[in-house]
Amino acid sequence: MSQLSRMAAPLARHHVARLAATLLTHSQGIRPPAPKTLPGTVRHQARTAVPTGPTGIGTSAARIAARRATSKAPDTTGGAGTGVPELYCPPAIRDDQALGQEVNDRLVDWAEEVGLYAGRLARVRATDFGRLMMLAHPDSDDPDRLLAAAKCALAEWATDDYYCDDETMGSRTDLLGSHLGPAYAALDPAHLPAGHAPAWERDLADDPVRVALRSGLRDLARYADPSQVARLRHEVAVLFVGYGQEGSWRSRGHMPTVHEYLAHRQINSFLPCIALVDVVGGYSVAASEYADPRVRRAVTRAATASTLVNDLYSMAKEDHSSGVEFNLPSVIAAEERCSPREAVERSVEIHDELVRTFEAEAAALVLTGSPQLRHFLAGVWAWLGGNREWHSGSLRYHDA
Ligand SMILES: CC(C)=CCC/C(C)=C(\C)COP(=O)(O)OP(=O)(O)O
Repeated sequence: MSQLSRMAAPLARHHVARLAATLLTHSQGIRPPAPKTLPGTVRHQARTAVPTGPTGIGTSAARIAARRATSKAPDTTGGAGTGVPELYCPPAIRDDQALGQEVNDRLVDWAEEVGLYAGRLARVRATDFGRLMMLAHPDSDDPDRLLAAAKCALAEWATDDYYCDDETMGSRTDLLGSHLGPAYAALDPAHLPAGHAPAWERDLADDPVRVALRSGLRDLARYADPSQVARLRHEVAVLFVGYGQEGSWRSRGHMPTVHEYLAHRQINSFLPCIALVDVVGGYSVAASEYADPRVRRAVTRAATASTLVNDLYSMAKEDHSSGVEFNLPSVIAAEERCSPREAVERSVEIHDELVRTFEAEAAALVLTGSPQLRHFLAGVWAWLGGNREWHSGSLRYHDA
């Protein structure tokens, strides 16, 4: 019997009622916005908002006025001027700018130390991956843990930029496989016979992406148990398979079909980042529960959806690229011979379907899963909200 089915169902009636209500409103075509927290889970937030205005008896009117002045109107356009329609996606749970900036500053220092993005660090700083981590992991206010996850994310992004799709960073499709092999060995050491080890070590140290991948994983291992490290290695290996697939399309000028592309975007996705939700949160989902096919199905849907958010927000950057770029709207436009606007709308529908399905499946899983799984699925939901919020503002996708 799996761990999931062995678990007693906590507060089952209440959660089932909530799930039924969600399913009913969907089937009637009622489209409420995505809830802030995953149905059936409590909100895990590291830092309670500290009142910054007047407190004490007789000051509530002043606080309400201050809140009205600072709260943002709901964003129904996907971010000012981006042309991305409203998405079915939770809002970000917190926006602690000081924390994001601390993580970002330390991340840029680390990138300089390992030699990543030499000469382009101002751009990395402006991209603000520290903010992404702060937004996407609201249940941790530990800058060290957020930084460890940020290093892994930046190293994975750099693998994409240096080897796959940024010619200005030296990417070359014909070298992709030759680069990805040693990049993986930076995460899962190759144990060579003694006579060959020093030369291999020199090769690893010779390339900033390999140095960054190795350093990032080493730092993460301070917070992750061995099963979580193994999980990350697996997700990154899968990501690299996705990089190889994209390279193959690029080298033969192949435009994928929509279904082919969607299957690809599950593996060439943010899953390696999402997989760290419990590491950053300071708990651990058991390997057997993480690998449960029902959990995998839900989590991979979330990963694909979060990556389609990237497709939608990065379209403008990709339009200006000199190389061949793939994103869901251009794949849909090619297959369905529709206008770019229609392709965007269809992409949004696909994104929304994935998020709603994740929501329903995850809400069902929290009824029977371990407390750690519940926490994790709530964290994945929060990750989706932080990811969208970051994409809507990062200068990587909105040139200054
Ligand atoms: C951090 C991480 C796991 C990255 C994975 C791969 C990746 C770079 C993306 C999912 C983003 O896709 P894309 O190649 O389109 O990236 P940019 O739009 O160039 O940021």
